Parts: sequence; C-alpha cells; structure tokens
Amino acid sequence: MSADDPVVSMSGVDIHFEMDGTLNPFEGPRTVQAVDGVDLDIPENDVVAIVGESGSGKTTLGKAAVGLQQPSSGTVTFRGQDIWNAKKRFTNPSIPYSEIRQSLQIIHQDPGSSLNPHRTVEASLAEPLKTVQTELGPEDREARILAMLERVGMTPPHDYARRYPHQLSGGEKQRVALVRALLMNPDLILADEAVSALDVSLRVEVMDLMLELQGAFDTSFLFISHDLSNARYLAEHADGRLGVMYLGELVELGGAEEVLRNPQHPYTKVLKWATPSLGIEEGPAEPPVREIDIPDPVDPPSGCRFHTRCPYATEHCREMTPDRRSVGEASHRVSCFRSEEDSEYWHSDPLEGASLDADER
Ligand SMILES: Nc1ncnc2c1ncn2[C@@H]1O[C@H](COP(=O)(O)OP(=O)(O)OP(=O)(O)O)[C@@H](O)[C@H]1O
Repeated sequence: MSADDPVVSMSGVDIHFEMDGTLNPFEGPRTVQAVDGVDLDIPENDVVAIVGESGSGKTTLGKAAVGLQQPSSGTVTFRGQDIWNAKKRFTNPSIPYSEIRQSLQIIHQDPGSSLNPHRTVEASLAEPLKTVQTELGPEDREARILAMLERVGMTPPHDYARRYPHQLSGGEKQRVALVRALLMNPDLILADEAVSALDVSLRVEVMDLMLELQGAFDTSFLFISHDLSNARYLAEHADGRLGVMYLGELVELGGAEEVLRNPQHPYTKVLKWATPSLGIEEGPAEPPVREIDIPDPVDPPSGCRFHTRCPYATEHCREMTPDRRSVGEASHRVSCFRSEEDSEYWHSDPLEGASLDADER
C-alpha cells in the first residue's frame, strides 16, 4: 500500500455468471458475460459516472468496485490491498476487510428498501454507527446524526430523526441513505441509479447535494446511470470522468466534457444522439446504428461487440477485438479501430449497411 494508490483499482476484471439452467430447462446451462476486461482506477476525491443501456453491466461493475461482487478473473484492490484476499481468513492483509467494507459505501435506486420500515430515521442511522464508532456514547451518536441530517437539509433535524420511512418523501429517503453512507467516513460511495426514481425536478437537487457533500467530505463517487444527461450533470460539475459501457465492456472513458464534446466510440455517439436534452448539437434524424436491438450478453458478438450495430463496422471489427487506446487528452481512452490510424480496419470491407465514412452519408 502506498499513499499514491488509488482508492479502488480494477484491473482486467471479468464477471461471468454461470446459469445452470434450473430456472429455465429449455435454455440449458449458460454463461452471462456481465463484465469483461474492465480496467478502472478511482483515485481519491474523484467522480466517475458510468453510463450505458440496461443490461450493459453497470450495476455488476459497481458492485465489484465496492467489493460486493467477486470478479471471475482480474483484481479489485482498495488502496493497493486486494479486496478478496483481505476477505480470506488465512491471509494477513495490510488493510483489514472490515475497514475496506466500511470505506466503500453504496446508495441504491430505491432508498426505501434499505431502511427498516419499523425503525425511526435515528434508529436506522444509529445502528451502523454503533458497530463502527464504538467509542461514541449515545449522546455523541445522536449529536452526529442530528448534525448530518441538518447538513443534508433535513431541518429541523429532531423532527426528521423521529420519523419512520413512510413519513419521508423519495428525496428525503435518498438524503437519509446519503447520511448513512457518510456516517461511515467512506472513501468511495457507489451511487447506483440513485436519482433515477426521483421526480425530474428533484434529481438535480439530490445531485447538487451529492456534489456538495463530495467536495466537503473528499469522498470519491462512482455514479451509475442509464441516463446520459444525469451522468453528464454529475460528472461535469465535479470535473470528473464519464465512462461508457456496452455489453459488459468499458468502451470509452475520459473527462466528461471531452468525451461528450469529442466522442470517439460510435456507441457513445448513439447515446449522445439519444439524449436530446443534452442540447449539445443537432444530430442526424435517424439513430446512428444499423440495428436497434442490443445483443444478448450470454452470447455476445465476436470481435468488437458493437459491430452488429455499428454504422462503420467492417469485417475486421467482426473478427478482431480492439485494444484500448489513448486519444486526444491523456485520460481519454477508447476501444475502437477507428482510433488507430494504421489499423487493418481501414483496408477491410464494410459490413452490410455500414460504411467507413458513415458520417458523410
Ligand atoms: N446474479 C446474477 N446472475 C445472473 N445474471 C446476472 C446477475 N446479475 C446480473 N446479471 C446479468 O448480467 C447482465 C448485466 O446486468 P447489470 O444489472 O449489471 O446491468 P445494468 O447495466 O446495471 O442494467 P440495469 O440498468 O438494467 O440494472 C444482465 O444480462 C443481467 O441479467
């Protein structure tokens, strides 16, 4: 472990789910390739927003980042310590697993589900504090909880502390979930679709709160959303990064502003096209894809996984898998042959309906 180690580092992470076919005997055993070959470092005080269609593996990736999902292969480390080795009893980790778990917190899409309906807000918040901050007496615990409730705008805090979950709005429950995560003094918070269930008017309010708390507590955030406008809002305001997932692969990653101004992966262009609320520029009238349907992660396409939908795909894309390459700004990386000037791609035959200069059609 060194001071320069990222809070979380994922290297070559694959997560495959083996389905034995008992749920559906007509299908037989299958392997869902939920996450494939993901490398992602999250340093201190960093904000990364991951965006992608439903089923692209965002949640699975997020759970792996906070140590809730073991990779099938590859490693996930917390400040240099392999999380899954720390969990094994016979190892002697440089950071105990309990400390890692405490440092990596999660807030879900449905905050209500993580709050006990029979307990007051204060009781729900006191419980985790008792286990991690054993030195705090009841009065200090209450003072911390009230101060945090006030900090997230739940005033008067005494009133909110006495309420039960059903007496809170969706936005208030999400604030309680944020407080619960922050009371653990986390280094990283995974916010998985944390604003998706809120009314549009509330989303910006809760994202602004996350941004404010992120700055105040120096906590890193991994924000997951299927909605590019939310991901962009959070990542750009934090001067953070935007990652794009497609069928389990992180196909583009870079500074949020740069990725949206200068998207390099054809799939990122599709997401941008499909999000008119970004108000970035006028796009083509038709979506820039050949096929609308997303392939199945049980049997993903060969080569570049996007080749079945990509308007620029060639035979080369069907046969070969693109490496991740740096483009433009140092932190901007993309997995697409079009970013390689000397790639065979440029001499390969376009697939049916595709063209190397699809932009100009
Ligand atoms: N425990 C599991 N067992 C089997 N398959 C799973 C499991 N968890 C996820 N999957 C599958 O892995 C793929 C990726 O799922 P994941 O939930 O990570 O995607 P997502 O991008 O977060 O989608 P959504 O926004 O719909 O939640 C999907 O095909 C999903 O059905």
